[in-house]
Amino acid sequence: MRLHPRVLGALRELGFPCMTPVQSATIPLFMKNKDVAAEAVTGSGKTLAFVIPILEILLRREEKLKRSQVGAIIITPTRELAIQIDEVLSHFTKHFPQFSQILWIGGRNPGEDVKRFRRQGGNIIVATPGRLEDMFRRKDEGLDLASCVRSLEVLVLDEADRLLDMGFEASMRTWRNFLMTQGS
Ligand SMILES: Nc1ncnc2c1ncn2[C@@H]1O[C@H](COP(=O)(O)OP(=O)(O)OP(=O)(O)O)[C@@H](O)[C@H]1O
Repeated sequence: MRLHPRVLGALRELGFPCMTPVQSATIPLFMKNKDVAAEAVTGSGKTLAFVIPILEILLRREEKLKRSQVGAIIITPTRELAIQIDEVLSHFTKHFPQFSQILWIGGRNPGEDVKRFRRQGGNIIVATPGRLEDMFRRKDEGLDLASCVRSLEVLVLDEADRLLDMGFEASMRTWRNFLMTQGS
């Protein structure tokens, strides 16, 4: 599979010469814009299985994303997981300054999250589900997230079973339907 040279460079920095099984099973499908559902044990490398395709898919877009256009959202059930994913993603996005990335998690001031998005944008959002929903209701504060996600290409539901257990089934259905109407 041909990956962008800077993605390969970031992988080399990590010292990963080959893919783990979950990565080699899912990344090629992801890159063909297929819907992918993966189940694999902890520590099997699921994070890179979606981080790499997100970057590759966004890099292949014909039209460059503007600062406020959201190209990918990763939803994960806990703040700790969101922070970990954000760190892994940063390792790659530091090689792609054209992409802005933002972390939205509970326990922080939502007003600050809105300001940060307005200031620096968020082409790739890593979020916990409650905070993401909250951000959709902040139009009065100058964040029209429903418009920003019209450019969405990739939606990742990390640990989808836990998101369901947490009661986000209706939201997950809404996000999925939204993507289907976008044709992504
Ligand atoms: N191709 C690879 N080669 C070697 N190590 C890798 C590779 N991909 C990921 N890793 C490393 O394996 C470890 C586990 O990866 P990761 O956290 O993505 O697993 P996971 O399946 O998402 O785990 P969890 O279920 O805990 O979220 C990390 O330290 C990661 O850096």
